[in-house]
Amino acid sequence: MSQTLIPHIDLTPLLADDPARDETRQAIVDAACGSGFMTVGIAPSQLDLPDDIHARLLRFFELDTAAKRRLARHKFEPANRNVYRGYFPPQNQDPTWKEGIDLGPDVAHPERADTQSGDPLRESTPQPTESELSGWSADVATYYEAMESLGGVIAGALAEGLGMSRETLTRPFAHGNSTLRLIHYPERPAETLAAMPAVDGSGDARRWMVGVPHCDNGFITLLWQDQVGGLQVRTPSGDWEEVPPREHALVVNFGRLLSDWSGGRIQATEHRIVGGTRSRHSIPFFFEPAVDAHIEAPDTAGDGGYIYGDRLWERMQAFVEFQGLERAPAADT
Ligand SMILES: O=C(O)CCC(=O)C(=O)O
Ligand SMILES: [Fe+2]
Repeated sequence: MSQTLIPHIDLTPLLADDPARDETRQAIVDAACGSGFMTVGIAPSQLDLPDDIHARLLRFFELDTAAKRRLARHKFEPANRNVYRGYFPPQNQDPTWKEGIDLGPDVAHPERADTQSGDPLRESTPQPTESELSGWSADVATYYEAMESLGGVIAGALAEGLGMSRETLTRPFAHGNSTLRLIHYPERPAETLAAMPAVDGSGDARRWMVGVPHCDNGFITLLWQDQVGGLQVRTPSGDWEEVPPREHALVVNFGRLLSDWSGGRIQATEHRIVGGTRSRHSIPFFFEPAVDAHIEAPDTAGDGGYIYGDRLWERMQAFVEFQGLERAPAADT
């Protein structure tokens, strides 16, 4: 299968406001409206981040089980109050096999945590203490802010490329409620693999499903993956094409709410993760509007639009990790 379905685009002209920026913007729009997936070339230093920033964030997985459990969501640790943010352990539930932590905007903007409304979408993020992981919270804050600003650049480029003002698409992200997720797909026990069909490769190169096929829900996903590989994208013919790991690059794809917003022009493309025999890490950043942002799709002006958090919550119920959660009515802000 040709790799051209997932183009690689150097972001430098866009960030530097170089004359080639129009071409870069068009390439982003073409990819968004084509396969819905691209890799973008961007070095951490271009976002004022240290080169080893991803390794620093992944120190989270060095915490012992008890420390991670203290940060676990209510579903996994009933004594804890947090339901939307926090740690999720591997669940030996066929076929997903991953652990991770979901970090909200308060990690970079403490004032965005809202403990009054009881709305899980706005709850504060449980974090390890400074003595458990020294310097980690500061790295998380720096990375979160860098991804927010990159998300803004890409959203602005998409808006302009689709013929609308930058503000149409960037305004809902002021006071946004993005999620930074750190993921570890551990090696899966051999006896579990023996009991499951491999979905890719043959012989020693066989790989199993570790992340089920899905479309992202929200707006724009900015994903770092390590060099192990295993992220695959559904092609129009129904095959799976691998997104090759690259140094100094992020994978960019789009969620269903942005696809709807664009009247179906931007594609929310299905993807899955295969592996099982090698530990793998990835760091998606789900760039999302404010919980109370009023989203008005450009082509349907006048139909009233919707409140982002309400629509997100509805859509989240399709994801097994969020089923059965109650959402107290949000304060009317
Ligand atoms: O691990 C990956 O490469 C992708 C993860 C993903 O698709 C997701 O968390 O939505
Ligand atoms: Fe995804």
